[in-house]
Amino acid sequence: MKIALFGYGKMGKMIEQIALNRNHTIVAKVDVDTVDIDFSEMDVAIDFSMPSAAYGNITKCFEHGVPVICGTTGWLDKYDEAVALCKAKNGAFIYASNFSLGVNVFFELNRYLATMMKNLDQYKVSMEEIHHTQKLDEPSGTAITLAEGIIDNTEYKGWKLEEAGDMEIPITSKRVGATPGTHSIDYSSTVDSIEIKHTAHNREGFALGAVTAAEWIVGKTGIFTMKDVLNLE
Ligand SMILES: NC(=O)C1=CN([C@@H]2O[C@H](COP(=O)(O)OP(=O)(O)OC[C@H]3O[C@@H](n4cnc5c(N)ncnc54)[C@H](O)[C@@H]3O)[C@@H](O)[C@H]2O)C=CC1
Ligand SMILES: O=C(O)C1=N[C@H](C(=O)O)C[C@H](O)C1
Repeated sequence: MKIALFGYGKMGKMIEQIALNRNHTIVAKVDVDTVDIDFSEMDVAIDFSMPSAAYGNITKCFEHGVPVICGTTGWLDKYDEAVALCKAKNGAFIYASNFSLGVNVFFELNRYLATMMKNLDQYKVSMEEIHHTQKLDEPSGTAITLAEGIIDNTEYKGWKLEEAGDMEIPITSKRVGATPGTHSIDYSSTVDSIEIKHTAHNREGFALGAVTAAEWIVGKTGIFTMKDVLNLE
């Protein structure tokens, strides 16, 4: 498969390694100063760039009929526009706030736990995410997906960084050293607490998930999620 990388930073480089190990070819490495992009050679594009760059990269790919896997977070105010363009161009698209298998299992666990806690008013939920100090967005895209999983299955109405209102989920974002990504959800009452936690040990899981999604999407048309790719029940 001929893969184009949009964003050749920490994730772009890790994805390149995994893709080469799986016998794919990298036909383009597009970064901030790239001027000419040849879309004709690409079977699929994988975007791990920056919040301010993702939408532009994605829409250029759709204009050229290139399927897109996007892991960049912090640009989702434009997600609906990207989806509309993809549909208009009969393209293919997967956005995931987190491509790792472990986090996608954790997303399901979070939803299930939320359904069990829904009527237990003595427990208050809170969330914490910890990432490296270079991260541009907060809260993390993964934390937002986790919050949405709770909101969909409980009476919580929204989320907020730090000080949250009564029916809002408080999210604490910490930036510590080179932390690849840790997310925990806590339900506390006056007598006990229940906590679930996912810890990424490195970036390999994110990169492998993105390459797996790229392998899966080629030849398909539509808007998909990692649940489709991983066949999670
Ligand atoms: N969904 C997931 O599983 C994961 C998502 N991420 C997200 O991926 C994004 C990238 O993460 P990292 O690689 O750690 O960041 P990074 O800062 O190491 O790399 C980003 C790269 O994008 C480049 N860039 C800037 N403008 C660009 C443009 N217009 N076109 C192409 N490239 C451009 C930068 O020069 C840099 O090389 C972030 O939004 C991060 O939150 C990171 C890890 C996992
Ligand atoms: O910026 C990162 O590094 C990560 N970003 C994603 C997010 O915002 O959730 C995924 C992962 O946690 C690493």
